[in-house]
Amino acid sequence: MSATLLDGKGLAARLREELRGEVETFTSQTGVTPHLVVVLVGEDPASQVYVRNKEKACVAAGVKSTLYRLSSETSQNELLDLIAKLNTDQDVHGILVQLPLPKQIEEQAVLDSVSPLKDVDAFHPENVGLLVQGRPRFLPCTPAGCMQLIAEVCPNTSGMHAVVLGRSEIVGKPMGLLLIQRGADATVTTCHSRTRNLQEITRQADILIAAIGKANFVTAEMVKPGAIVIDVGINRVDGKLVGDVDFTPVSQIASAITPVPGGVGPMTIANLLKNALTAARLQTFSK
Ligand SMILES: Nc1nc(=O)c2c([nH]1)NC[C@@H]1CN(c3ccc(C(=O)N[C@@H](CCC(=O)O)C(=O)O)cc3)C=[N+]21
Repeated sequence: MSATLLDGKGLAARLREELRGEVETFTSQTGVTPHLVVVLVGEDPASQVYVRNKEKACVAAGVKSTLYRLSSETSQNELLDLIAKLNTDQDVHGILVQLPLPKQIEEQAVLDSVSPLKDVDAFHPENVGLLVQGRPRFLPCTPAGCMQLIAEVCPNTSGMHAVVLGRSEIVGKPMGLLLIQRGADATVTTCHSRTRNLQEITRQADILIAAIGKANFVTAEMVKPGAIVIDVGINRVDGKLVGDVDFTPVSQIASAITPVPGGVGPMTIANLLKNALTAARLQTFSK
């Protein structure tokens, strides 16, 4: 392996430590403890991992967390009723509805129903709009984590070619937006399942971000020598967690690479905590 290993686990621990201090200051000044509510409907395995790690991280950072576990048979109206209650609950600052939702529930209707001031995932159209316009209220947790990891080895991304694999609302799209923001100033290409000559494009990437959800999809032939490779994938293969990047061969070619686990995942959670504090501030100081 010749690439620098981008240690998300370590960086996330440092960010959480910083955040713990900020939460402590905020709470001692206001008497308010930031409170994040996670709503989990059904039993998606990726979501289970996420929820477990998130609860631990909240406790360590001084953020109160409450988990609502609803059965996989929950109706859309039941879920909307719960969110309506959480929206008006003064004691709740952040609301995260775990995705995916069971098939009887229309995801967009649910995400649209979360108060934009409590939308720590930054999925609400108002928050997406603010991000598009370059004045974000909340930074999308996973893309923000990718930016922080890139900054570890590449503090100046101006003019670099970043190729994003995947166009999801949760990672691919907001990732491209952060990379083209003023200050980051990368040139962005977003690829997806219909992209032609994929390898030709990925081989031009100074920064390659894999967010497709297919184990070992990115092979060494797809990577330009010296590229920074960020692996957003969380796939289970024979009970083991693997990313979207074929790690061993790609790590011989890249200049820096994130591992799975221990890369982007912990950074997502650190940014979620940060957004919980931002939400608590917004709701405390606008009163
Ligand atoms: N509304 C919503 N927002 C999300 O951000 C969201 C979601 N729904 N649904 C599920 C996916 C998945 N996701 C993960 C985040 C962190 C880890 C994580 O902590 N991974 C660690 C631990 C791995 C392990 O312990 O097995 C790691 O990669 O090192 C995993 C998965 C967020 N998601």
